[in-house]
Amino acid sequence: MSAVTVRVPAKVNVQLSVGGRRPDGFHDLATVFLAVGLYDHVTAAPAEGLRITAAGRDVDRVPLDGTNLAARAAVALAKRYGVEPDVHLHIDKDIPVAGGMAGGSADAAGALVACDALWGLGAPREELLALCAELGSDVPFSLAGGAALGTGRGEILTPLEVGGEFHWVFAVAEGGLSTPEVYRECDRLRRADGGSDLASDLPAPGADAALVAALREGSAAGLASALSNDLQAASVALRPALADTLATGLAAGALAALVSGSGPTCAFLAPSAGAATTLAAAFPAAYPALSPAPGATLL
Ligand SMILES: C[C@@](CO)(OP(=O)(O)O)[C@H](O)COP(=O)(O)OP(=O)(O)OC[C@H]1O[C@@H](n2ccc(N)nc2=O)[C@H](O)[C@@H]1O
Ligand SMILES: Nc1ncnc2c1ncn2[C@@H]1O[C@H](COP(=O)(O)OP(=O)(O)O)[C@@H](O)[C@H]1O
Repeated sequence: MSAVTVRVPAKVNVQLSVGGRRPDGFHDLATVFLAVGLYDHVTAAPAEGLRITAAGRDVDRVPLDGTNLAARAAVALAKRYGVEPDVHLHIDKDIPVAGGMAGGSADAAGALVACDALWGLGAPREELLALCAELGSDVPFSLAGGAALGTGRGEILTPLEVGGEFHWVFAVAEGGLSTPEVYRECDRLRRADGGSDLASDLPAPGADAALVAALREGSAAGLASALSNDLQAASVALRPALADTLATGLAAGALAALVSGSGPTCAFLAPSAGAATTLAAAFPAAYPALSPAPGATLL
């Protein structure tokens, strides 16, 4: 079999409601994932043993050993089907690393689909989704794409209808933020406010009906007024410059601004393609992207 390439999208959480910390260390979530047209490409080619290479944006911050999420995905799939993980995985990165846009998760989902095809396994989608959930909370959505409500720790997906296209601009920061550190800062801020950070004390979060309706109607104005991210205060506390980035985008014509996931990438919803181009020009490194985007796709 010759090499196969899979294209995988980044995501933005248009709702990220964080409940309490569970005994397993994860937080209960109600999050609305939206896949955006900013892609990594994962190519799987025949090889003896497992080899990882990478090129593109932030490539010096992508691990090329067994800790790479794409490598972990290939090993997990091989183990599940009792085959050798013989593959050369090449990752072409466009999704910012540690940027809150699920780049590593995208590469894991891409590697699963690519290795499944290369090795001729014919794994059912349900099996791939179960492997995704073992690899990380965001990985099932990277496989699925489109728009979905994520519950549990984010891995339980309910697809959502999207009635139109949304124009986004993503302002990429220098350097990443660690997801566990941002969750820890969120917990610390809750305790500092005199509250609890434990799942046993906090109600389970739920989907925002107004936001789900705005997505269904394809209403950018409705979506703009409903965007929310419970991790944003923690990301801004760890990286105060993000407050200026958010203000810059609003002054440059964004309908709304929020930190993408755990950050530090900032997401701006634009009223049109032209406005997105103007907005992107307000930042040293910013990229327009459309949503929704399809999930992991074999090219
Ligand atoms: C914050 C979010 C929002 O979509 O995305 P990013 O900003 O990282 O892209 C996700 O919850 C990130 O999901 P993902 O990056 O897959 O995290 P995982 O590998 O499952 O977990 C990494 C660590 O993040 C924390 N974590 C993750 C998910 C969750 N529901 N609660 C948590 O507390 C835990 O400390 C966990 O050990
Ligand atoms: N294929 C990969 N691409 C990017 N980062 C990876 C990958 N595999 C492992 N990592 C590690 O995961 C960390 C989080 O990366 P990423 O998934 O891009 O960010 P986020 O969790 O903010 O969406 C990185 O700092 C890096 O060390």
